[in-house]
Amino acid sequence: MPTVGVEFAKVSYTLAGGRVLLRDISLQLEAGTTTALLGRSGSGKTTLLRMVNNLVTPSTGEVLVAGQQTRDADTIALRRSIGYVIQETGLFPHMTVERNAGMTLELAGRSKDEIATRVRDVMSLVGLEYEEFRRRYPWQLSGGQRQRVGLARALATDPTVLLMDEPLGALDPLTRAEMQTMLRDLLKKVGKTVLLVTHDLDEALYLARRVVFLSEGAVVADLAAEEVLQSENPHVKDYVQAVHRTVQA
Ligand SMILES: Nc1ncnc2c1ncn2[C@@H]1O[C@H](COP(=O)(O)OP(=O)(O)OP(=O)(O)O)[C@@H](O)[C@H]1O
Repeated sequence: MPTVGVEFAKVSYTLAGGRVLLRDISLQLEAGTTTALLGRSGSGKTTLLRMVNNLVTPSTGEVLVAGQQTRDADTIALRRSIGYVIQETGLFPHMTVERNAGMTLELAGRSKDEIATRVRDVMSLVGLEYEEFRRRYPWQLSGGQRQRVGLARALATDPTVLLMDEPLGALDPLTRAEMQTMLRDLLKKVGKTVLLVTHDLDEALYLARRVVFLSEGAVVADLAAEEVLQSENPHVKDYVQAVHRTVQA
């Protein structure tokens, strides 16, 4: 039996006013593999992802990370075991690349030497040359480079889980393709349990082993990546056709 890295067990989420954002979601994410979450805007992808690091608490059901219920977990320790990458990067503008990338280690009280060594390693992992970039500020970087720093920061504590919410959403197609290549190699190397929210079907198929489609807060398809393009599931077909339609004269 493969090890389960993250589990959603009958998870629902209802807002105070009664609006249901997630309905009875059960998924087991195999440790060391990448799962992509797809679905139209507002389908609940980000809400589901944020349950993993306790930014959102399920109304019913449980989320388990490495077999531990997140509800009872020490949130700080839990978040240290989970890397989190978002489209806006969340880098501190007044801090250098080195400090940004090492922030989680600094918060964990690691020594300066230890932080410098680790930051050098994770920067190299994401394709940033340490001496060239370490003293720069976020505004002195391109969007792709900023995203690399965000990824380096997420990897610095060597988390077992990596949450990525539209990490490449703000990048031009060429930079995005470069980043996808880098990410694919990196994910193969590091063996994390990854949950990736994306709107880009090709990106999902390139990076993920499994693709889960959400619609109105429910799972409507759960497929191996290689099954997606041939799927007869109407939700999946709609998505594939929307992406791959040809321009009619
Ligand atoms: N705390 C909240 N209070 C009110 N509405 C919320 C809250 N959190 C999320 N929503 C709403 O719930 C729905 C699902 O949001 P969510 O961000 O999970 O969707 P998504 O699939 O990630 O969308 P996108 O692809 O646009 O990022 C949206 O309609 C959003 O406005």
